[in-house]
Amino acid sequence: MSDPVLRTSHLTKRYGRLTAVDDLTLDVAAGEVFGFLGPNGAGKSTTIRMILGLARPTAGTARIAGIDAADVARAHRHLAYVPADVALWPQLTGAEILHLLARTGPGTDLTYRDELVDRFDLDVSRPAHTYSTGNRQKVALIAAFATRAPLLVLDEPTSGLDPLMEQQFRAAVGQARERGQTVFLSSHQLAEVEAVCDRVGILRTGRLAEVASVPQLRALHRAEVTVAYRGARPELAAVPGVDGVEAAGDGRLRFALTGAPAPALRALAAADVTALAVREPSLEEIFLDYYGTGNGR
Ligand SMILES: Nc1ncnc2c1ncn2[C@@H]1O[C@H](COP(=O)(O)OP(=O)(O)OP(=O)(O)O)[C@@H](O)[C@H]1O
Repeated sequence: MSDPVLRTSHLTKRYGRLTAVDDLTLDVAAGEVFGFLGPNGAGKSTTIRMILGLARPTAGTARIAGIDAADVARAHRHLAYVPADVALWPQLTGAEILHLLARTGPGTDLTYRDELVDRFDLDVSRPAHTYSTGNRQKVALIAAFATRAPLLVLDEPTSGLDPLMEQQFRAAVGQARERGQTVFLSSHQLAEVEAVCDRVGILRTGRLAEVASVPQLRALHRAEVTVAYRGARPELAAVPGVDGVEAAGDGRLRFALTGAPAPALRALAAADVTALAVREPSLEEIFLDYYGTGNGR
């Protein structure tokens, strides 16, 4: 069997007594879009630095297409990277920078690159020192998406993009996936992760708390159910998976449901239910469930 595009095995980074990344084992396959989530300080950047060979693991390995990330020259032939803070050569124009990156990177589809310049509406005739944060991100994103690198590592790549450009970003991720490229996306934009990712890894104090598809994550978490009924109120108090039953106006009830819905449906079937609505949690709600008051450390 061929190597996964990205494999971390027991990847660990300690800074003195602090374990920033703790025994991270993960495979990301070709054509997969993987969302890497966690609150500030959870260890995302440290993981990415080890994947890029910028930081040396205390233990374990990161491999890109089977090549140890520490073998930077070989590994970087298989990846393109967009950092959270894009720094560009200030005197060069957008066009000159894209040309330079195409010559030094892992191989670029120039026709597709020019199409992306149009779609991201980037004025490449201007020098980079006149670019806003969002425009600098566009340059780096265009350069990365236009490569045929098997792995795209994107570290919070859209924080400076407006909603129209966010749409273009999502479309470009979709096209990368169609071409069989793997996208490793660290992001705090949970709606974006929900929209584009096949699987999501949730990092907490350096450890992977969960790796699952968004639908699988939803199934593990609470859905909000609202029912309308006539006559006697449905009896839900002792039903497995049901929590926090409360009145939601006249003849209406609301409750949280975790796990299999069958027991709740049986209890509701005994009452005269006239309407039923189930709202699944958003990734944002799931994320907040994991982190409660929001501290990842
Ligand atoms: N060079 C370093 N020396 C000492 N501690 C470090 C170093 N780099 C990171 N850390 C610590 O490791 C932990 C993980 O940091 P990291 O930057 O990887 O988190 P993150 O998930 O990327 O956070 P953010 O979302 O804020 O970027 C933090 O507690 C941080 O203070």
